[in-house]
Order: sequence, then C-alpha cells, then structure tokens
Amino acid sequence: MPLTLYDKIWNAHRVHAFSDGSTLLYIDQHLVHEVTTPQPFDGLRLTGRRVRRPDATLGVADHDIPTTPGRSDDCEDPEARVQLALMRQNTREFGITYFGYEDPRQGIVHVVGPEQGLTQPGMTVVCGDSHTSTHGAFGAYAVGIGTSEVEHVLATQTLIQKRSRNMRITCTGALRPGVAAKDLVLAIIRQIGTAGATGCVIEFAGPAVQALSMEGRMTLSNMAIEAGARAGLIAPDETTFRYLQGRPGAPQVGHWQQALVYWKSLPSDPGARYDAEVGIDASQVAPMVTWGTSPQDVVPVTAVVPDPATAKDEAAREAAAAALEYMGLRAGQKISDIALDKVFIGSCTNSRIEDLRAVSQVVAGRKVARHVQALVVPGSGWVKRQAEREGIAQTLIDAGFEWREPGCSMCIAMNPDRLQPQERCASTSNRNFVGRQGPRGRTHLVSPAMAGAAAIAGHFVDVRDWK
Ligand SMILES: CC(C)[C@H](C(=O)O)[C@@H](O)C(=O)O
Ligand code: SF4
Repeated sequence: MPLTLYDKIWNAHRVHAFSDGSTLLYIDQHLVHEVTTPQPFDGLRLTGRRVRRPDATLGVADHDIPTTPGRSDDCEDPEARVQLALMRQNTREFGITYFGYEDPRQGIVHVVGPEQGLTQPGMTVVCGDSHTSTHGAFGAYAVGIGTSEVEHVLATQTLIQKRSRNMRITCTGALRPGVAAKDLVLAIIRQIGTAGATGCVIEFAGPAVQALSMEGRMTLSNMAIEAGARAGLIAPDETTFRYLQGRPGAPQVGHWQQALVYWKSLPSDPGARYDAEVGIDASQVAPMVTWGTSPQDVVPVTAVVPDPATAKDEAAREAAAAALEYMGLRAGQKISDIALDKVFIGSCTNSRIEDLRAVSQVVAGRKVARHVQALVVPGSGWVKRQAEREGIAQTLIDAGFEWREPGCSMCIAMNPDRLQPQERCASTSNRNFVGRQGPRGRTHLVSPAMAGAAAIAGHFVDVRDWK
C-alpha cells in the first residue's frame, strides 16, 4: 500500500500498539525550555528516575529571558527568574546540554534545533511547546506535548500518541515578488480556518512549497498548529539536505550517505491516500495583514477591514464585532490606513537569517517613522552573528531599529518586551490572540518585509509597491 511521509515515520517509530488504538512511539529528539519543564523534572526527582537519553535532549532559555543587551537570568519578574534558575539547575543535575543566555548558540528552541542540525528528516521530535510543528519542515514528525508528556519522554524516550488523519495542502503556482511564506500560510488559514486541520497532520506539497528555502518552509510548518493541525510536514529534498550538511548535529562524513539513502525513501509514495485534500494557488496570494484576534481574521493588504455583518453566522458576527472593538478598528477602514505604534520582527515564525535579510532590503537607507518603536530580535545567537557579519544589523540599526539579543521577546508577554494597553503592533509572530503581546495590546500578523515597510511608513503599506 502506498504510504504518506507521516505514515512512514509513524511506522518506523512504533514501539507498541495498545488495545485502545493508541501507540507508543519512540522519540528521537526532545527539546526543552524553561516554561514547561519545572514540573517534569520535579516529577523525575520524586520518583527517583533519571533522563533516559540526555544525549537526545537539549535545553534552551527563550520565553522568559530578557532581550536587552547585557541581560542575565537575574530578571525582575520573580516567576521568570525562578524558571530560568530551575532550567539551569535541572539540566545540570540531569546531564542535559543547556544553552543559557551566555551561550552563543542560545535562541528560540524552534530556531536552534534545526540550526544545530538536531532536527532531521524521518525523526520524531517533541517539545513542550505548540510550535514544535516548525520542525516538520524537515520531513520530521514534530509535535508539541503537554507537561506530563514531557516527563514521560524525559523518563522513557517514548510518547503515547493517537494516529491523526492525513491532510495534504497542495500549493500550486509560484509566489509573486514581495509575497512570502508567511503570506501563503496566512492565506491557507484564511481559507480553511483555525479549526480547518483539526485531527490532521498536514503535508504541505506542491511547487510553491518545493520552491521555498528551509526558512520559508519552517514558517509554513510553524503555523500549521494555527490551522488546528497536530503537525505540518514537508517532504525532504535537496534543499533540506543542503541545509543540514555540515551542521553540528547532522550525520557526519561516513554516516551522511547512509542518512541520505534513508531520507530519500521518506517522501509520500505516488498514489498515497489522504483523508483530506486542500488546494491553493500561490500566484494569487497577496501580502496579508490580520485585522482581528485570531490568525484566520486576515485579509490582503489591499483590502478593507471586513464588516462583521457579512460573517457567515451569528457566532462569527459576534466574534468579528468583538474583535474589531478590541482592535480599535472600524469596518470598511482601509488596511493601509492603520497606523502603528510598534513593530516587532522576531519569533520562531520569522526570525531567521532570510527574514532579517528581507527586512534589511526593505528598510536600507530609510528611517523608522518617528512615532514607531521598532524591534528586531534575532531567533538565535547564530542568526544574530550572521546578520552582523552580513551588515544587516548595521543597516537595521542605521534605520532606527533596536537590535536585541535572541529570545521569544514580544511574541508572548512573558518577558519585559510587551505592548502597553491599546498599543498597536505589526508583528512577524504567529498569534494575535487577545493580550498575547501584553494586556489589551493589539497585534497584526504580517511577513517580515511587510513589517519592515510598515515600520518606515508608520502604517501598513503594500510591499509590492515599495520602491
Ligand atoms: C509557553 C509555551 C508553552 C507556548 C506554546 O505552547 O506554544 C508558547 O510558546 C506560545 O507560543 O504560546
Ligand atoms: S517565539 Fe513565540 S510562538 Fe515561538 S516558542 Fe516563543 S512564544 Fe512560542
């Protein structure tokens, strides 16, 4: 029977099938961060257990950590301070490699794993974090897990999972200049909704996906979770192999050829069956801007804020009206008339080198609008240093952007970077939920180039018209 990429990874990792239909899967790579690990490590201590495979576990500090130059673990927020101290102590006690603020490899867990070559095709990758889906871009089965599951994986290197349905999203055509992977994934979520892939593992396929760099593919897989999916996979190919070759965690000379043979066997077989199929023409996708409080509340930059009266049912009408009220917007208002207070370029969706290059191209030789505070937070120490070497950092600083240390930063209000009530922000992150960037803060999700242009103009502009 022809199998999908997901089927193949699942079958290769099956340790035991339970009578209730669930499966015990072997886990190849476990990533841990400071927010979801204090309890699991306590659990291990209480029951006298060790970490089964410290060599397959990596710890990083990302959510709580300040991003200001000269930072340390000694932050003002007592909860963050405790979590960071525990992370350091627990990784030391259990023999796990830890990238704390002082390590040049530190960064957002979903940027660091792939960058270090720890995420590889055909692997099972888990982390106590919903955006673990990011790693699916390598053709890995990567899922976010809960706190008790983190403990289970730490202790046993296995995880109990229910099999998901296979959904294929085929992206035909080619993205137009000025249109990014972020716009494509927002357009997909607009089409299928935030519950559109519930119960499914998505496989992103088609020429528009194959044409993407690994950075772009990670942006797609990152937001699979925002479409309700369990994971978001992309078949490994030459782009994947090229990205991985020579990275510290990747198979080294002598094992590389063997790995390639396996990796090339992973793409879905011709004729593999999918439980659901979705299609989208990438050439029709425009730069997108969210207007509401869910990633599906999104329109092209050329559009106006939609009228809640046109929503499909009563519940959707009420939700849209509440979202507009929260966002301080009027139906019919042009997206390009929306003025901004802050611009945040960062997060595991869009803080990789290619994202920073895109921003730098748009803002080179210009100045951030006077009323805007703009932040660039590289996804990792490696990204930061590469951007500095390429001159990107200087371009951004000259334009008036703040150049920060790596971390989740203003993607989530768990550290000092946050919005004040009613402040409006163009953000390259993945969630525009109520209060996400700070209590009563207003978030608009956009691509890096769109965020860069908005920082200069002080309001949204169509980056395709940018001269
Ligand atoms: C704090 C963490 C558990 C959370 C997640 O699971 O995704 C965060 O990373 C997020 O993006 O909302
Ligand atoms: S950058 Fe944002 S989405 Fe990504 S792991 Fe951190 S908080 Fe979650």
